[in-house]
This record gives sequence, C-alpha cells and structure tokens, in this order.
Amino acid sequence: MTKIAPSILSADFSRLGIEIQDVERGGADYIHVDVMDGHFVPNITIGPLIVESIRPHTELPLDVHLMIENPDHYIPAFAEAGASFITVHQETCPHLHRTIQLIKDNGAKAGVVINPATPAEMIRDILNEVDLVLLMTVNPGFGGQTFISEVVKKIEQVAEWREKRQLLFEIEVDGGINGDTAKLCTNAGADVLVAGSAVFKQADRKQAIREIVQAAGKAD
Ligand SMILES: O=C(CO)[C@@H](O)[C@H](O)COP(=O)(O)O
Ligand SMILES: [Fe+2]
Repeated sequence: MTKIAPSILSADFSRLGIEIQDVERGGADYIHVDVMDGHFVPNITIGPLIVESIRPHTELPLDVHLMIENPDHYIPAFAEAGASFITVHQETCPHLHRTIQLIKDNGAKAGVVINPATPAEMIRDILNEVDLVLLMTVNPGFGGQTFISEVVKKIEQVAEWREKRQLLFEIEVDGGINGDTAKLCTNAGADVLVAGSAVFKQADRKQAIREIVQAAGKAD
C-alpha cells in the first residue's frame, strides 16, 4: 500500500501542531520534516527544537530529512527530539556506514538520500544497512519545484536491487509529487510519497491526500 508523507515545509508554521493534526486525520502515514542548513542547500529551516515541539502533536512517525553538512554532529539531538526516521544525504557523508550506524545507535530508523544527479551506484553498498532510501525528484532546498522525470529510472534500478537482494527498505520519493508524478513513481517501485505543496497548499488536505494516493494506483 502506498504511503504518504506530507512535508511540513509547505504548512503554516504559525500553527504547526494544528496543521499536522489536520493531515494525520486526512490519512497521512508519516510527517516529513525538512531540515536545511543554508550550506548544503540554499535555504534554512528548522532544528531539533521544532521536532521536539511537534512530537506530542501526532502519533505518526516523524520522517526527518537532513539537508545539512556534518550530519553526525546533529543526529543525537534529532533522535533525542523524537525523530523516528533520520535520513542523511550520501553527498554529505564521507563515512556513510559510520553515519548510518550512528543513527541506529541513537534509536532511530536510518535512511539514505541522493540528489537527482547522483547515480544510484553511490548508495548500492549501503542498501543492506538502511530502513529507507529516499530518491530526490527535485534538487533539495525548496518546496513547489518541478519533478525531474529522469529519476524514475533510478527508482526502478533501486527497486530491482531490493528485489534481487531480498531487502526490506522502503523507497521514498521527494519533490514535485502530485497525482501525475505519483503514479510514475509507484509504477517504478516507490512506496512512500513525500508531498508538500500538493497537500498543504490545498484547502481540503484529506481530499488532496486521497487524490494523490488514488492516482498513485496502489491504494490497497
Ligand atoms: O526536501 C524537500 C525539498 O528540499 C521536500 O521535502 C519539499 O518540501 C517537497 O515539496 P513539494 O515539492 O512537494 O512542494
Ligand atoms: Fe524532504
């Protein structure tokens, strides 16, 4: 069954708790939290304090996407704040096995993410160790960008490796996801769809989530 992870980057930050409860009632599976440092990506968002503040407002797993340099320095703080998944960019991790282990040692599920221009081969040798593979379908930094369709081939490639090696990680996609692009991704093997503007910029979030999941065509 396809999962949906609304990205709070497109929510109203002045009422985050209410926004999160709205998408939880609307059928969200995870809450996606975009952490940006102004170095790895050209934008600055939130830190562990906000993760800690939103944690009591939902029962859903918090899916924390770290777009930061030196993630090892901050992983313990995000885990302590209540992150369920912590996902790091391969591009920021010279010692990727060590970083993935650090996430697990801190009690969170471990994810790895690559940018659209990074080949899947860069994460092939870490796949045995992760709970989640996030394939960016835009260049990270902002909500509301256009889906990069070349990434679809990469979803297929990672899904094929997963099947051949009988691994259990989830494949998540992030950026420019709407009804049309969701279907391309789930057909290629994606299980979890991150959607920011396609959910939070709509008046009826429940309806928006339903439309994306139905368009993805794997509702059961
Ligand atoms: O990580 C990011 C952006 O860097 C995302 O999670 C965005 O928040 C997705 O927003 P939409 O493209 O769905 O509006
Ligand atoms: Fe994200």
